[in-house]
Amino acid sequence: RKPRNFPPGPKWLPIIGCAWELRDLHKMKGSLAKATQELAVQYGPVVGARVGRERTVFVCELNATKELLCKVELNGRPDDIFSTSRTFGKRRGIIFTDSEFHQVQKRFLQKQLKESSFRKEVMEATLAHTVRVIIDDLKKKIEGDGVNCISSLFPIHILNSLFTLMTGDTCSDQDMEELCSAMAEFSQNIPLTGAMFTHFPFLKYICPDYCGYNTYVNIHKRILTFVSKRLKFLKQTRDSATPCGFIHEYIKMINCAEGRSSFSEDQLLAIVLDLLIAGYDTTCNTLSFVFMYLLLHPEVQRNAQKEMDSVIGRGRLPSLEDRARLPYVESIILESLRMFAGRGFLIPRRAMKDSTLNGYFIPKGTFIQANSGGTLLDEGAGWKNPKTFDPERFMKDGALNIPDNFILFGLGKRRCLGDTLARANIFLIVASLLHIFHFKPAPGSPPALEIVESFTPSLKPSKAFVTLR
Ligand code: HEM
Repeated sequence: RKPRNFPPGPKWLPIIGCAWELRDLHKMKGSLAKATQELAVQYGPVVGARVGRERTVFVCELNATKELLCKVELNGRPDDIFSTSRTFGKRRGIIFTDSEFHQVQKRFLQKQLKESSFRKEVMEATLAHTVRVIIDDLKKKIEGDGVNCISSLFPIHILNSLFTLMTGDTCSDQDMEELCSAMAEFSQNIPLTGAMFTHFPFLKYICPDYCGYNTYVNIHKRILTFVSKRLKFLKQTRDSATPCGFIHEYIKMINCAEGRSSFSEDQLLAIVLDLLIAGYDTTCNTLSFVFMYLLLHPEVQRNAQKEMDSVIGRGRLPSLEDRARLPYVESIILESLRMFAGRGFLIPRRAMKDSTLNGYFIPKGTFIQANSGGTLLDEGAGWKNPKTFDPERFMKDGALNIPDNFILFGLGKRRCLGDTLARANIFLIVASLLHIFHFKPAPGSPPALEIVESFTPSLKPSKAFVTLR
């Protein structure tokens, strides 16, 4: 039964709740993000629904999203088949755990990453190397007719640098291709908002292929097996004098009395899985959005190149030190991030206690999905012409100006822990490629922004004609 003062929304039918109506709206609108925005127009910014047996609330507005992100009792993650079947039948990792366990693990990880992989010189050296590899690769690729698929330029290189930064390990090209193919399969097949078997768990016994259960479990198994093999190799070949990301420190915790209660080998594997999942898809898709918008807006590309020519000249590649002096390049990245992230959802939440949101009652256990369109692509959140790509919105008097309402990496205890890395990586790749190459629409393939629902929003593959400047 619908609890009193639960947020308004579509009618609940026995057993399925609103699943049917949501499915139809999803099909009609082309994405769950658009479907829930449509519901918000009808019922208000906080929509109450039931999908299968789960009470679900969709949040589609800035202030309600801020309230959600900052309320500790709404900080939980779903505790269901979606969060357990990926990691050994238990909730493990960072993304899908909560409470004290999550806090201890996240605090440890953040401290260790800060002291190893996220140290300025370590991050800068790894990212600069990645940029050089991408440039060499692209130079080779344009030797023929110059036409290249934009979204295929980055995945293996992003994954390689992420893997090296997180584990201190380097893999052969062949190994990295194996991991990359598993990650690509993950991105295309796993929706962040849950699959059919999440809402109707019994389907895993009746039609495990059709309901997405087998794919979900098998892709996670592939990635975890890969990570497990690499960690075994690292343990055998590295001594403690040669640091490898945060992993040595984590293994020390597993073996000491203090860490025994929550540090374990399974948890270490799940953390690496989470860092790869969270970092790979977001970074690759943002880069695809950046270059798609640059194809659609050649004047923006020219302005960025002009800024770099005048600030750093043509004699060297941009570095992270140049970031502060290249506000226009930064504004292109922020605007593309807004356009990318605004098309999807935050990671699902669960109410850990009875609570309230936007004045409505949210019972313990309710599943909460925040539609980022409400914070990043909505006039109500202060964005003028929100669907128009306009980097200048982040500029004021020739300097970068980031509005307070730009909540890109979340807030509070569940805030993203890879924001510094993500922004540095994207900046260095975009600035360096624009400094060396021109990107134009490929003859006969006009650029079109066609968004595909995947783990995070992605674009339909599109071609660019790339030449050296
Ligand atoms: C374009 C790049 C990225 C964007 C837009 C982004 C955005 C976000 C957001 C909005 C959240 C918070 C979700 C919530 O409130 O529930 C989050 C969480 C997280 N992010 Fe990122 N992220 C990016 C890149 C990265 C990278 C590169 C890493 C790691 C290498 C990373 C690791 C994580 C992790 C582990 C969490 C879960 C935190 C938790 O549950 O406590 N992210 N990210």
